[in-house]
Amino acid sequence: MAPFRKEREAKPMANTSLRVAIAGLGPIGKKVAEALDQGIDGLTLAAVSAQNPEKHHNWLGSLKKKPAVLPIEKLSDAADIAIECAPAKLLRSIVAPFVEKGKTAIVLSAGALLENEDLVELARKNGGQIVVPTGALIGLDAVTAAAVGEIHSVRMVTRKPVNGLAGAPFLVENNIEIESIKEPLKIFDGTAREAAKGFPANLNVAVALSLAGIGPDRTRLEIWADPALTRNVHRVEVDSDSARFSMSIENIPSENPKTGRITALSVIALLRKQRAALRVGT
Ligand SMILES: NC(=O)C1=CN([C@@H]2O[C@H](COP(=O)(O)OP(=O)(O)OC[C@H]3O[C@@H](n4cnc5c(N)ncnc54)[C@H](O)[C@@H]3O)[C@@H](O)[C@H]2O)C=CC1
Ligand SMILES: O=C([O-])CC(=O)C(=O)O
Repeated sequence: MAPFRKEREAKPMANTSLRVAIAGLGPIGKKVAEALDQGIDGLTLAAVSAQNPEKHHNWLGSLKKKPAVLPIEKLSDAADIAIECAPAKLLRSIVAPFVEKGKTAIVLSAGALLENEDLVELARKNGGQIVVPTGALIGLDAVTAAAVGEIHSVRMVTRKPVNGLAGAPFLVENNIEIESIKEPLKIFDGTAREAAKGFPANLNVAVALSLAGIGPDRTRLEIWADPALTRNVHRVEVDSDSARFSMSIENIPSENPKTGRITALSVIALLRKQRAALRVGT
């Protein structure tokens, strides 16, 4: 027998469709649901969860194939993969049922993972997986590669328009008023862990970066409110024993001013990789 033939025959592509559930129908959830409804190879949109399903009646009716509409706690009965795109406080209730059944949870509210670290152990024990996509950031492939060696430092500077930051707990607790600023104002200088607490709906990217690299206590972050900006701008600098690199991204906000449009596209790209014959990037 030819030496390579056996291996080729032994590894057919899986042909059962993976059922996907989406928890949260904000700008990210809806965009990803629409892409699944349009068709992604090997995946089907099986179920969605919304705080107020009635509000989404027309949108659900516009889909080619209407998914089941279920409360969060029922999603893991209906799907193999969950996509968490809900407020951070719901992370645990969405992720735990999936990973304890050995299934996959794709997490957008990455900041909330820091207060629910035991979910990673739960996934490990049961053969499940928690996946944090690159989301609104850039270059997590390079950061994870550098982390195989030794990373000396990771610094990130985020600049956002005022409405991308307004209402964050850190600003409220420290009486920092940004609504009437006329010049850029540095509002935070600390670690990714501290940012996750102070800006739970605004800086998931910093936590994703820290999990890819040297962790939430060594990843440094500055946050600026800039009244002249219309985009969410992130600049990252990494120094390691394999490479020094810097990268920046200027995100156009979605209907949610805190969330860059590219975030949903990052999830769609990740879903397309699930059954692709060619995968590019780590
Ligand atoms: N990792 C990353 O790069 C990024 C992460 N994010 C995070 O992703 C998450 C989703 O982002 P967006 O779509 O902009 O948020 P959003 O706040 O606009 O949407 C969340 C949706 O969840 C719904 N929801 C609330 N309670 C619910 C419940 N009990 N059951 C089902 N749905 C419920 C809300 O009604 C809302 O429609 C947020 O936590 C955001 O901070 C956002 C941008 C980048
Ligand atoms: O990290 C986040 O939650 C959102 C963010 O900065 C962006 O979309 O640019």
